[in-house]
Amino acid sequence: MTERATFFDTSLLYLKGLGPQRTELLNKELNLFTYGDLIQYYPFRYDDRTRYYTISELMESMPSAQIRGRLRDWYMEGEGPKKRLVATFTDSTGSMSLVWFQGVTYIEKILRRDGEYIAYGKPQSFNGQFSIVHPELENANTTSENEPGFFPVYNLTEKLRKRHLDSKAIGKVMRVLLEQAWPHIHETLPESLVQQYRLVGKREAMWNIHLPQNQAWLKQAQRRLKFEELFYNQLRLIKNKLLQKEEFPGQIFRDTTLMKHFYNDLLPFELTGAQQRVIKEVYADFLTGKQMNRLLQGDVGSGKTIVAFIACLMAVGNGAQACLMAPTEILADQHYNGLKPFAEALGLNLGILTGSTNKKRRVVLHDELQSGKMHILVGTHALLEDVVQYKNLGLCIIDEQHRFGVAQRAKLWRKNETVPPHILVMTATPIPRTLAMTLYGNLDISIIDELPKGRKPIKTVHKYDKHRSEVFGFMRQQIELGRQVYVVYPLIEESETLDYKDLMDGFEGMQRAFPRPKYEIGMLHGKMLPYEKDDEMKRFLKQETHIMVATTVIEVGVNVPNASVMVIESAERFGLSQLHQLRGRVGRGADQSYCVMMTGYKLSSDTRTRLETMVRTNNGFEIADVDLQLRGPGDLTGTQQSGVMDLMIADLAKDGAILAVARESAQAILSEDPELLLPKHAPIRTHLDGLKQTESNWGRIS
Ligand SMILES: Nc1ncnc2c1ncn2[C@@H]1O[C@H](COP(=O)(O)OP(=O)(O)OP(=O)(O)O)[C@@H](O)[C@H]1O
Repeated sequence: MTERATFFDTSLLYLKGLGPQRTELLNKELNLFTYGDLIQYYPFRYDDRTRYYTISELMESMPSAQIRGRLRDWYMEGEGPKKRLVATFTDSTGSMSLVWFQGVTYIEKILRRDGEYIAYGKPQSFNGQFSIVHPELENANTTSENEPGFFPVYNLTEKLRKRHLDSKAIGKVMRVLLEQAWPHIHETLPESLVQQYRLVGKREAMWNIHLPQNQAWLKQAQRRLKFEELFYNQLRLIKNKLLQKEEFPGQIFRDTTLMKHFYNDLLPFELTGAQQRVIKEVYADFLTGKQMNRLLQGDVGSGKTIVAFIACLMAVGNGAQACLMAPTEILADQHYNGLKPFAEALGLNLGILTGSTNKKRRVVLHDELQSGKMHILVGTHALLEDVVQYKNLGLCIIDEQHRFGVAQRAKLWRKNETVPPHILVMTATPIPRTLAMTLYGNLDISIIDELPKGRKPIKTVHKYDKHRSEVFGFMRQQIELGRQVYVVYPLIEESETLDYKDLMDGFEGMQRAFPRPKYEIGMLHGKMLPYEKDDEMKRFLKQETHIMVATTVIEVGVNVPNASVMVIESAERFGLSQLHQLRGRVGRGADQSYCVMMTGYKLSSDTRTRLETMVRTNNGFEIADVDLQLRGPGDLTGTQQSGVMDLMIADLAKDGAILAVARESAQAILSEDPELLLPKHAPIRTHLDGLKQTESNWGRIS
C-alpha cells in the first residue's frame, strides 16, 4: 500500500481533537472509521451567518436570517403538549416573536430580560408579524463564539450532539483533517475537463465543501464535486454497456417484408412520428449483429403496444420467435385480444400463457414453442418457467419492467441457447430523462413523446367529498352520452380489510346512486379469480357495464377507449405517478375525457402539490419530475439497491444539467479512448482503479 492509501485509511483515532470515545461514537452513529470516511462526510446544508438582518428587512422567502436584538418579554401559551413559550424580540426597526415548543421550562429559566441576543432561524410570517420557531439564540456579547461566517451543518444524531459533537465541533475537527490531508489530495479529473468546464481543483473543492467562506466558493466546490461524481458514475455505466455489447452477439433481422405487409395493408391508423422513429431505432439495432438492450419509454396511451408488435414482426419475419411479457393477467389478456386479429390476418400463430392456462393447453403450447410452430407468445411471469423452451427466441419484450427483478430478466436471457434474445423493455412510468440515464445507463433509451392524432387533453379537477352529488350528476351526463366511467378506490396492503370495506361501501353507494336496470355496474379487484376479472373486463369492453368500480388493478395498461371519466376516490392516498397512470386509463379515444380526484378536507402540502400538478398538466415527464422532487429518486423505481444510486453529493432531482454534461464528457472520452490508455486519461484510470479497490468515492489512492 502506498503513502496516500495509508493516509486516507488512517483510523479516526489518530485525528487530533477526537480521542477514543468520540471516535467510537462516530463509528457507531455515522459509520465513519477513517480519515477518508470523514472527509467525505459532506455537510447537508450551510448557515449563512455572514450578515445581520434587521427585523424590517425580513422576508418569508429567506431560508434563514440572523438578527441582533433584545429580548423584551415572554409568556407561556397553551396546555400540555401544545404548551409553548413566546418571546418578544426587538431591534431599532421593529419587533418579532421567538417561539419554542420543546424544553420550554429550561429555556424560560435561562432567558435574560432586556438581554442582547443574536437570533438565527427561518423567518415565518403570520398576519404581518414575523416569528422564528426554535431559533438558535446566542448571547450577543460573547463575541468569540459569534464570529460572523458561513457555517457547515452536518447531519448528526442526538447522541453525538449530547456528547458535544455538534456541527461546530465537527467543523473544527474537519479543519484539522483538511490541513493534514492537503498534500495527499490529488486531482482526480483530467486537466482537459477541469479547463473545459472551469472546475475548481480537487483540493480547493474539498476545502470549500466543508469550510467555505462565502456562497460563491461553496457553489464552485459543489459544482466540481457533483460533476466528478456524476462523471464517474456515467463513465462506469457506459463502460459496462460497451462491455456488454461486445460480449453478447445478437441475431440480425434484415428482412422487412412481413413488417411492411402489416404496415401497408393492415395497420388501421397512421403511426405517429415518435412511433416511427422508435421503430427505426429498433430496426437499426437488429442490423448490428449485437444484442439489443433498449428501454422504450412512452407516456400513458402513447401507443407502445403496436411498436412492440411491429418489433415482433421483424423477428418473426426473419425466422425467429418473439415473446411479450406483461405484469398482470389482465394486461396479458388485453395484449393477446388486441393483437389476435392482426396475427390471424398475417397467418401467424399467437399464443398466450399465464398462471391460469390449463395443463392440457400448456403441453400443446410447449410443443409448439419448441417446434417453432408458435411465432409470438404473450404472457405473464409464467413465461419464465424453465419448461418454457423455444426453438429460436429472437426477441423478448418486457412490459413495465419495474415489476420484474433482475434475476427474472436474466432468466429470459438464457432462453436461447446460442445467441441471447434481443431485449426491449417498455415502461409507461415516465422516468425523468436524467434519472433514466443514471438508472438505465446500460440500456439504450427510446422515447415516444407524442400522442396519436386527435387525442384531447384530459380535463382534470379536484373535488371535495361533499360535492359528491355534483360528481354523480356529471357521471350520469356522460353515461347518457354513451361513455363509460371508472371509479377507483385505493388499496394499500397494510390495511387490506379496511380498503376492501371502502371498496364494497363504495360499490353499494354507487348501486344506490346508479340503480338497475338503467345502469350496470361492474367491479374489479385483486381478490377475484383470474377468469372473473377477465369476464368483468370483457363486459366493460363490450359496453355491457357503464361503471367499473375498481382498485388499482386497473392501474397499468388497461385500454378501453370508450371510457371517458376516471373518478379517483381518496385521491390523497395515491402517489403522483400512480394518479397519472390511473388518469391514463381515459383519454384513449377521440372523446373529451375527464379525471375527477375526490378528497376529504384535510390535506398536507405535499398532497396539495400532487393534486395541483395533476390539474395543471397531462405531461407524464413533467409529472415525473415533480414526483422526483417530492419523493426522491429511490422511491420512484425501487432500484435504490442497485448501487447506481449511491450518490453522496449530486442530487438527481436537481442536477440534471450537470448530469447531462458529465455524461457527454464520459461518452466523448470513451469513444476516443475506450481503454483509457492515453496518458492524458491517466487520472481517470487511476481513479477508477481506486474506486474498484475501495468502492468509495474517494478513489485512487496511488
Ligand atoms: N398512431 C396511432 N394512431 C391512433 N391510435 C393509436 C396509435 N397508436 C396506438 N393507438 C391506439 O391508442 C391506444 C393506446 O395504445 P397502447 O395501448 O399501445 O398505449 P400504451 O402506450 O401501451 O399506453 P399504456 O402504457 O397507458 O397502456 C390503443 O387503442 C391503440 O390502438
